[in-house]
Amino acid sequence: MAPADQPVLEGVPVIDASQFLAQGNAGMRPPQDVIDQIVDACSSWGFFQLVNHGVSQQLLDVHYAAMKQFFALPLPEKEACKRSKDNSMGYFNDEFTKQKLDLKEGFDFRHTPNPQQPDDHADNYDPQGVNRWPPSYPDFKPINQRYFTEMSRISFRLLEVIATGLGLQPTALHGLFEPSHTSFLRLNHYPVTPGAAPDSLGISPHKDAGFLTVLVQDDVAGLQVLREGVWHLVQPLPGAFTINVGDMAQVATNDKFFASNHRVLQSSSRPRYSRAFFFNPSHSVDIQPLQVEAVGDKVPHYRPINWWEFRSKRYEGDYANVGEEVQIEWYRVEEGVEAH
Ligand SMILES: O=C(O)CCC(=O)C(=O)O
Ligand SMILES: [Fe+2]
Repeated sequence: MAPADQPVLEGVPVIDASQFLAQGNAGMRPPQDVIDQIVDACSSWGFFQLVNHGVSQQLLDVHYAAMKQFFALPLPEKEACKRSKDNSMGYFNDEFTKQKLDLKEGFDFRHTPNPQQPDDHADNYDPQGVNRWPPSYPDFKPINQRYFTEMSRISFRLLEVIATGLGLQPTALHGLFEPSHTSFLRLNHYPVTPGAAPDSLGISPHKDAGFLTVLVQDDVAGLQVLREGVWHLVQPLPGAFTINVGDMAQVATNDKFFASNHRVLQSSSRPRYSRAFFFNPSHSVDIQPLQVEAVGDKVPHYRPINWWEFRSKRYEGDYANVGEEVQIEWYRVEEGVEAH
C-alpha cells in the first residue's frame, strides 16, 4: 500500500521541547504537563515527535548532505569500510530484519568515550567493534561526530525528564549508561527499487533493542508504527525528531513503557534517508525492572537482561539470516501479563 493510503499521524503525539531543550532552557525541568505528555506517549504509542528541540537546523542540514554524499560514493569506496561478523561498525547493504533482507543500505558508528584518541585506542574499547570510516571521504567523520554529540545531549536530557516522570531524581537512570554508553548512529538509505516485489519493505517490522531511539526522517514518508493491529504512518514533520521506546526501556519500566513494532515501506518514487541514534546502556549493565512505585507493579515481569548479551544476539540475527531474533519476551517471568 502506498504511504498516502495509510492512516496519518493519528495520535502519534507531537511534543514541544522548547521549555527544556531549546537555547536558554536546556537545563530546565519541563512543566508537569510536558512530563506527563512524554510519559503518556511512551506508555501508549511508544512513539512521539519532538519539536522545538534547539538542535541547529544548519547542523541537521550539513549532516544530511554528508549522509547523501556518502551513499552516493561508488560501491567499492563504501565497501572499503564494510562491517563484518565480529565488528558491527561500518557500511552494510545486507541487513536482515526478522529473516527478511531489507531494501536499504546503511552505515553504523558508535560512541567513542575519548574522541580525541583514535577509534582503535584502548580508551575507546567497546566489544561492538571499532568504528570504520570511508578512506575516500575524510570530512565524513568530523561532521558525524558533531551530530552524534548533539544526539547524546538530547538523549540524556530525555532520560532525565523520563526519570522525573517516573518519580525519580533526574539523574537516577544515568547509572545504566555508565561508565560509558554504547549508543550508535545508523544512517539509512532506502533507494528506489523498481524491480522489487510489491510486498518488499525498506525494513521489516521490528522493535529497537536499546533504551530510546532519536530518529530524523527526511520528507519522504515511509515509517509506520503498529498500534492495536493497525499500521499508522509517522508523518515526516520538518525538523522534528521522532523518539521511540526501545526494549530496554520497556524492561526497566516493567511494561509501563512500550516498545512498538515499526517498519519502513519501500521507496517507490523518491529515495529516502533517515538517521537513527540508538541510545544504549553501558555494555556490562544488567537491565531489570526498577523497583519504584511509578512503574506500578511490585512483581518484576522480566529476569535481568545483560545489555551486551542481548545486543550481540540481536546483531547476530541481523547480520546473517540465523534463526529467530532475540526478544525481551524470552526473559519474561510472569504468565498472563496482558499484551498491549
Ligand atoms: O528509517 C526509519 O524511519 C526508521 C529506521 C529504523 O526503524 C531503524 O533503523 O531501526
Ligand atoms: Fe527501528
